[in-house]
Amino acid sequence: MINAPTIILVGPMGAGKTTIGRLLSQQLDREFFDSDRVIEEKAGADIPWIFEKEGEEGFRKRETQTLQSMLQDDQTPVVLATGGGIVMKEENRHMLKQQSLVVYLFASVAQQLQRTSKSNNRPLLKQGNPKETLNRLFSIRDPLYREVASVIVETDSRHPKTVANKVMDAIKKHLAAEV
Ligand SMILES: Nc1ncnc2c1ncn2[C@@H]1O[C@H](COP(=O)(O)OP(=O)(O)O)[C@@H](O)[C@H]1O
Ligand SMILES: O=C(O)C1=C[C@@H](OP(=O)(O)O)[C@@H](O)[C@H](O)C1
Ligand SMILES: [Mg+2]
Repeated sequence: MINAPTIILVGPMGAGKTTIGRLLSQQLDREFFDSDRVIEEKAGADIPWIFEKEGEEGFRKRETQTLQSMLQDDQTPVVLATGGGIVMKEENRHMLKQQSLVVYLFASVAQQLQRTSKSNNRPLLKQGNPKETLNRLFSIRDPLYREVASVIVETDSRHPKTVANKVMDAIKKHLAAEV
């Protein structure tokens, strides 16, 4: 067991935020939330529908509202997987840095591409060439993930359980260094 605040996973599409977040929550006996799923439940619609009807801007508004509600002071610590674009808005980055332990799940573009190749619910990958999109997003977002991250964990060619164990080790090391 570890005495840590809400653990938030950030990183690109296909890094494993949703998958690893669920494993971590089981290991830590904490509730797991995925901001994309919370958004969809609240909207009563899936992400492609939100992008189509409200545009990316509408989705980002919902994303910030969801982050705000998940990080309210009185929340018991949970595990929260975010969507890949959570770091785009400065107000989101400010919230992430304020009160939580942020884990950047790093994945190469090649690995992102491989893991999202069968995906149908990522609208940004339906616009143009997915590899070009992921490369463009990586160059914009990698520095932003690093800006908010408490720890960075490599995910390429690692089994999900191995990644979860590496995340736990990195969190323990980070907390020990803070003492
Ligand atoms: N470490 C891993 N090794 C192999 N497949 C993975 C790994 N992490 C995630 N995946 C797979 O990649 C896809 C995307 O994972 P997901 O958790 O949805 O990523 P994200 O939430 O970061 O977009 C899923 O099919 C998932 O099963
Ligand atoms: O990178 C992004 O901008 C997005 C990533 C998605 O989440 P995952 O990172 O879990 O795929 C989802 O929030 C939406 O499609 C936008
Ligand atoms: Mg996800």
